[in-house]
Amino acid sequence: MFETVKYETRNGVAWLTLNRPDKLNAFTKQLNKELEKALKEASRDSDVRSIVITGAGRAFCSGQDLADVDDQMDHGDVLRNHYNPMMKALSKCEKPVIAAVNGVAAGAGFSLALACDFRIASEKASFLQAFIHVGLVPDSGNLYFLPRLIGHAKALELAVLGEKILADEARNLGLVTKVTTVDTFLEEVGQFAERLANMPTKAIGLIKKNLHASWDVSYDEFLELDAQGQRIAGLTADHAEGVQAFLEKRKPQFKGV
Ligand SMILES: CC(C)(COP(=O)(O)OP(=O)(O)OC[C@H]1O[C@@H](n2cnc3c(N)ncnc32)[C@H](O)[C@@H]1OP(=O)(O)O)[C@@H](O)C(=O)NCCC(=O)NCCSC(=O)/C=C1/CC=CC=CO1
Repeated sequence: MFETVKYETRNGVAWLTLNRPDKLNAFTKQLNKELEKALKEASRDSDVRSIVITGAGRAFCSGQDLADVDDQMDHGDVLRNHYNPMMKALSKCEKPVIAAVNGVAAGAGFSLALACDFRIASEKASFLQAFIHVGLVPDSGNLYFLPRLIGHAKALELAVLGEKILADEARNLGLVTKVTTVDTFLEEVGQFAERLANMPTKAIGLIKKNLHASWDVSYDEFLELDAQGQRIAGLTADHAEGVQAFLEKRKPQFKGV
C-alpha cells in the first residue's frame, strides 16, 4: 500500500510504522504524504478504533530528512504543502492515537509525538528539540502542544536549549503516559491500544474535540459545547449499552457506534 509507512490492522488497532530505519525514519515528502494518507485511511475504516504510530528500527522519527533540504526551498511552503496536511489529518482524527516512542523523537518527529493523544515510551526513547541546532524554530504544532503539556517555561527551555530528554525525565515532566522496558514495549503498547479500541469510540472523539476547543472559547461557549457533545454521545448505542450493562451488573460490550 505504502513504501515509507507500514500499515497493519489487528484487533481493532491500526499500526502505522514509519519505515525509513536507515535514516532514523526522517521525513521526506513521500513519508509526509504517506503518513497523511495512512491517517486518513485509519480514520475512515470503521473496524479501526485506535491508532498507533511508531518507528521501524531504533528510532521513532528524526524529523525532516536534512539531506532532502534544498537551500532554495521556502521552508514555510514545505510546511504548508507537506507537513501541515499530515498534521491536520492527525488532529482531525476522532479516534485515539498513541505515539509508541521506541527511540529518539527529534525535530518534527518530536512534534508528531506531541500531537498524538498518548505517548508511551520505551526506556530507550528520547525527545529532542533538534530545530535550534540547525537554526530553525520548532514547527508542525510543536509549540502549540508543548506548553499545553508541560507549561510555558519548560517548553521555552527545551526549545531554546535543545537538550535531549530521556524517557524517565519525559515521564516526570508529564510528557508520556508510561515508560516500558524494551522487551515489553510492543506488548504493552498493544494492550493499551486494544483497551482503547474496546472503549466508546464516539465519546473518546468528543472528549478530544472538546478538550482542544477548551483553549479557544469562553466558559459560557464551552458549556454549550458540553451540551452539544453530550447530545451526540447520548444518542450512541455505546451509551445505551453502558447503562444497560450497569443495570444488569455486567461488563459493557462497546461497539464504537
Ligand atoms: C539525535 C539524532 C536524531 C540521533 O543521533 P544518533 O543516534 O547518534 O544517530 P546518527 O548517527 O546521528 O544517525 C544515524 C543515521 O541516520 C541519519 N539521520 C539521522 N537523522 C537524520 C535526519 N534528520 N536527516 C537525514 N539523515 C538523518 C544520520 O545521518 C545517520 O546516517 P549514516 O549512518 O548514513 O551516517 C541525530 O541523528 C540528529 O540530531 N539528527 C538530526 C535531527 C534534525 O536536525 N532533524 C531535523 C530538524 S528540522 C525538522 O524536523 C523540520 C523541518 C520542517 C520543514 C522544513 C525544513 C526543515 O525542517
